[in-house]
Amino acid sequence: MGILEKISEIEKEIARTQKNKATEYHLGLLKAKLAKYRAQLLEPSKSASSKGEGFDVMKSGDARVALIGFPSVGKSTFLSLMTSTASEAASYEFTTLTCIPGVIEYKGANIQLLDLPGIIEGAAQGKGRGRQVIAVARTADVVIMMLDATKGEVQRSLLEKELESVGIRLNKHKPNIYFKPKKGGGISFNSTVTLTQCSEKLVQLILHEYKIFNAEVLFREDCSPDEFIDVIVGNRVYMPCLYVYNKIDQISMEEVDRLARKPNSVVISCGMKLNLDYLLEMLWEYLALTCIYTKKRGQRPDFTDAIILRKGASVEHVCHRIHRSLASQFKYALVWGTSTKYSPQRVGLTHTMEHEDVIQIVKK
Ligand SMILES: Nc1nc2c(ncn2[C@@H]2O[C@H](COP(=O)(O)OP(=O)(O)OP(=O)(O)O)[C@@H](O)[C@H]2O)c(=O)[nH]1
Ligand SMILES: [K+]
Ligand SMILES: [Mg+2]
Repeated sequence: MGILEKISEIEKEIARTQKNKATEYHLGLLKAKLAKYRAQLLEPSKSASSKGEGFDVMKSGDARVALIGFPSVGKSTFLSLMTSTASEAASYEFTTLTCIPGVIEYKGANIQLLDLPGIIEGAAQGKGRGRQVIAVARTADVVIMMLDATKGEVQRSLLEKELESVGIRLNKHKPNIYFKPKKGGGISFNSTVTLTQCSEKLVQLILHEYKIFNAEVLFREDCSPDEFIDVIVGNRVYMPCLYVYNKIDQISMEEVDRLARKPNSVVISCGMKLNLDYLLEMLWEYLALTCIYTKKRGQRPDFTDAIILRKGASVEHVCHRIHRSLASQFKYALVWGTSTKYSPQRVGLTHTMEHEDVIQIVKK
């Protein structure tokens, strides 16, 4: 039996197995097997696609956003609207055949937006340019999944499945499980919370399926067997995803309203330029970037040139951006903005900066 057949056999078995306490172990085992075969499926061709005509586009700017979607949902139209790059748009499918980068300038940040070929069901197994498209998606900070508002929900779940199958986890955080393979000592299992989806026995079964007989496992969260498998396999990408429903000029107000209320979703019309500003705001939020302005002593802050950092960045990160050796000469900093109680406030290297703070660094 080929791997594809094995996979479909297991998927069928999972589908026809009722989910209850008695089948818990069986299902967990099936899922572990499934993940293993999928990984095998990816390995050989992964190297082939990186050798071939990949979409090696240079990372540039402060963040990268990939446009993923079925053909003709309006990805290229969107890129041409939001950036100064023109990407050919047409009413036939697979107009775009390669990766086309553009830049969105927003709040002082340069956000690289990547237009990509449309992908279809089976993309992860190499249909069309699917594999290359998905490889690019993995490198992004945020994925925009563009959907045609006139088409059903099936496109969304198909694409989610494609991305899932190559280890991309959308709008999920990394499972809070400590896992460390060991040389000996068997499997030590602990949890700090009550587990409702996994048990010590199931965890052992799954580990044995991966030929792991010695390891330390600590659940700090009530994770599912799938999440545990993700931790063992590793190499997963946890990525924010915005679902963007385009072409709302073609549907009823009721339908627009229904789509707009879905989680992580934004409705737009590229054709009529509707709601694009809101989409940018949401994108900015999902990117979670922080802009910091610097100020020299006795001078006004320089609002023309922001330092763009990830959310949660500290004063030390700011120092590194200004000059490599600045942190070692650092005495203290004065910060104005929402991260401090008073403005200015004297802070140290570990202080966490917030968006649009102003900082003045005082050297030793
Ligand atoms: N009615 C309507 N049509 C749109 C809208 N946005 C894009 N289109 C049309 O949809 C068609 C496909 O647009 P593209 O931008 O080529 O779509 P794409 O997703 O890049 O397609 P591929 O590159 O083939 O995957 C074109 O005819 C666009 O004019 C919209 O908001 N409303
Ligand atoms: K098209
Ligand atoms: Mg296109």
